[in-house]
Amino acid sequence: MFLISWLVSPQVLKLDGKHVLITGGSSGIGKAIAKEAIRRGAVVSIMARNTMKLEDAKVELEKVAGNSFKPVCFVSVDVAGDYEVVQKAVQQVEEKQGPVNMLINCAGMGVAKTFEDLRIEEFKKLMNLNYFGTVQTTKAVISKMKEQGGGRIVFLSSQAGQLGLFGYTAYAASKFALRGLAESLQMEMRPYNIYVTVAHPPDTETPGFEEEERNKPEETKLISDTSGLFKPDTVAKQILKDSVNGRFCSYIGLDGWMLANITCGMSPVHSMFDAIQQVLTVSVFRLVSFFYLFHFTRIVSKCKARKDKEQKEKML
Ligand SMILES: NC(=O)C1=CN([C@@H]2O[C@H](COP(=O)(O)OP(=O)(O)OC[C@H]3O[C@@H](n4cnc5c(N)ncnc54)[C@H](OP(=O)(O)O)[C@@H]3O)[C@@H](O)[C@H]2O)C=CC1
Ligand SMILES: CCCCCCCCCCCCCCCC(=O)[C@@H](N)CO
Repeated sequence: MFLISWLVSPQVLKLDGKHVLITGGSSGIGKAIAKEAIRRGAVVSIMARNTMKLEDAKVELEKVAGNSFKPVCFVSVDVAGDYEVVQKAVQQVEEKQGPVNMLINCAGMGVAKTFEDLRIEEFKKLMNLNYFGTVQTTKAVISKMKEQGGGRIVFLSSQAGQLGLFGYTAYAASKFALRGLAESLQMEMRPYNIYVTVAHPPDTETPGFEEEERNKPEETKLISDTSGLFKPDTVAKQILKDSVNGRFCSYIGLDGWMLANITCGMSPVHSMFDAIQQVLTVSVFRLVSFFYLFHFTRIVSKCKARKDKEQKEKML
């Protein structure tokens, strides 16, 4: 029975009238989450750098609400920039829309290149945006959230934050970092009724993904194809649902489900059902993973053989 008290089963957070702040809310997954939050009656604020994109998103989002019109507030800010500026941006939206009840850290980017092709600046840029950008915005909202008696925080990781793969040396590291942050922060925040969710989406059809695809290594494309390409709306709905339910891990699809179980580690458990499922599936999925790893190794060696052949032909 005492085991039950370890389970994380918070009350479902009703979004109606709540203030949801979304970084990266002007595009892709962030914008889709903003729409879904508005449909659920939330008051939404968005943050990103480009003012024009923010203005366009505001117009688009305000149409979603229909008759129950709620103004969408936006601030242009670089979440990876100066911490004081991020703090001021948060203050600005809180003055207009009230304290943040839910923070979704969506501002981020992916770069897929081999370790040798990646420049040191790119490693730093990804860590700065994907990891430190999340740390800064979260730090700027958390004290007020505590005072409010609770809330929700989402970190946008990736399936590449659960396993490392070809082309993602810089990206995967920045997404894995969020998991350590999330587990520690969750342990600190649980007594304050604040629940952290780490979302691990697969490839999702967004402007950011299109950009990333441009010079993505063939290997990365073929390996990522395994878990498919999802629509931002589907991903957004899942993330929001898991966050209001206070789930630690948010995933989508069959591969997502297997990855969530095999990488559960010592993360918080949401229900007895989840606990039993993890205990029973970890070893089975480890076995399954060998087939995936074999498949990935073959992709990499086939691509290398093809490149070697092309190289030889060029020499002739
Ligand atoms: N699409 C995919 O396949 C997947 C994406 N993810 C993750 O989901 C998140 C969202 O991705 P996606 O929707 O594809 O990305 P998009 O590129 O479509 O959108 C990114 C958003 O973040 C904002 N942003 C970028 N840099 C900064 C910054 N320094 N400060 C403030 N805002 C910033 C952008 O606006 P602006 O440029 O104007 O600042 C934009 O609003 C990322 O963290 C990504 O790693 C995870 C798994 C899969
Ligand atoms: C039991 C074992 C199950 C194993 C399943 C393995 C599936 C691997 C697929 C990895 C796909 C990674 C997509 C990253 C998307 C992303 O973050 C970027 N597009 C961001 O821009």
